[in-house]
This record gives sequence, structure tokens and C-alpha cells, in this order.
Amino acid sequence: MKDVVLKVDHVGMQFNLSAEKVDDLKEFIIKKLKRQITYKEFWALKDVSFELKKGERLGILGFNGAGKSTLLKVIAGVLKATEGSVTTKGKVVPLLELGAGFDKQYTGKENIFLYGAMLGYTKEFITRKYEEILEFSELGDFINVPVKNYSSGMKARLGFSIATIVEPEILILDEVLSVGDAKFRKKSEKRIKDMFDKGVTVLFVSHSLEQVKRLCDRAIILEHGHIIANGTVEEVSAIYEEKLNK
Ligand SMILES: Nc1ncnc2c1ncn2[C@@H]1O[C@H](COP(=O)(O)OP(=O)(O)OP(=O)(O)O)[C@@H](O)[C@H]1O
Repeated sequence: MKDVVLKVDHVGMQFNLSAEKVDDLKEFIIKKLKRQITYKEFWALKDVSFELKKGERLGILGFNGAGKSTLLKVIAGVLKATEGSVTTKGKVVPLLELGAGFDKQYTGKENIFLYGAMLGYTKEFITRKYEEILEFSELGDFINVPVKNYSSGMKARLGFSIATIVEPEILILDEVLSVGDAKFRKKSEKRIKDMFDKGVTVLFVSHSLEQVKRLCDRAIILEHGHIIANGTVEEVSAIYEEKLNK
């Protein structure tokens, strides 16, 4: 138990899917008042349990809609599980939808402070790290321009530079190894690789089995929100390959 840094315990995540078709807000409110709106229970995750020890790198495999992103969001704390619990030890850095949390009206600089605060960093800490973040992002004078005028690659670069300024205990990656242009990609892969070398614990979602085999030592397969395989990356990728060929 000593080295366990992540414990996912019987996690279930339910979304309410409206079974009605409503065309506008007015119709929705009327139907809602008349109690004509019914919801279909839908569990994107059900009874998901596993543990990760320090330094383990878990690949999460599964077909479209299996619940992979939902699981990462629950672990990152973006979504609250309907049932069960997630316990983490140390700082969790989610590299999910990079830059999605930016306020477009504000400049890159202002967003460094806003986004940093969202990730739990103090103003003093960000002030100390500001130059380093700016340098890594390679945004130059664009840092004083509102984010609404950034390209998607520029936003992702800034998001990555802020999120990885600390060394986290747990790193959550959702196919973000492809942010920015080739040059930035090389740089960001190196930063992630340095974290790997220092023994960070990783959760990684990818549709590329090759990438999962290269980066991870353990894997799980999700199917309709359930874990159907859990083991070494070799064992689990063999099961997944079989599924792919069916
Ligand atoms: N906010 C939400 N409201 C309702 N349903 C949702 C919501 N988020 C996800 N879902 C549903 O939960 C299921 C799992 O979605 P999720 O994005 O976790 O799948 P995934 O395994 O990451 O898929 P993909 O490989 O396509 O990225 C899907 O059926 C999706 O429609």
C-alpha cells in the first residue's frame, strides 16, 4: 500500500441523456414544467477499480465512447464521480484539452496567472516562473495579445508550458503529445520524457497501440464503461489486438 499514489475505487459516472427531442429552450421549459422530460440513465463508467504505484505508467485502451476521457476527467477532478472514490497522493497535472480553460478576452500573460491559479499555483510561484513559461511557449511579444487572436497551436503551446512548469507526481495525458508544430512537439516530448525519467506516474489515453506499448508498462481496456482487462502492457495489448482483428 505504501507506494500507491492513485486509488480508483468502484467509480461510476452517470450522465443523464434526455430521451425527448426538444427544439428550443421555451419548449424545454414547458415540457419540463409539465414533467414531460424524461431522462435515460446512462453510465459512462461503472464499477471501475484499480491502483497505480509510484512510477507506473498506465495505458488506457478502448474503442470510441468506452469511457476513457471520462475516466481521466474524473481522476483529474474535472468531473465528480457519481459513485465511488478517487484518492491521489501528490500533485496531479492533467494535460487535457490544453488551453481550453483560457479566458479569450485576456492576454497570454494574464491567462498564465489565471490558468496557473486554476491548477493550484500561487501568484508568487507564477511570478517566479513567468519568464521560464514565456520562454518555453516561444510566444514572444504575442504574450501581450488577447488569446482570442492566437492560433490553436499557440494556445496549446501556452497551456502545455504552464501545466508542466512543476514536476507532478501524477501526469495525465490524453493524446496531447501532438500539440504544436514539429519543433514544439520535439521539445514537449523531451519535457515529458524527462518527467518519465524522474519517475512520474502516468495515465495515458491513446488510440495508437504502438504509442501505448512504447510509453507504458501497464494497461487496462475499457469497454462500455467497464474494465475488461488489467495487467502488463504486453498481456493487455495482446488482448486488445485480438479485439481489433475481430
Ligand atoms: N458530458 C457528457 N454528457 C453526456 N454524455 C457524455 C458526456 N461526456 C461523455 N459522455 C458519454 O460517455 C461515453 C464515454 O465518453 P468518453 O468521451 O469518455 O469516451 P472515450 O472512450 O474517451 O471515446 P473516444 O475514443 O471517442 O475519445 C460516451 O457515450 C459519451 O457520449
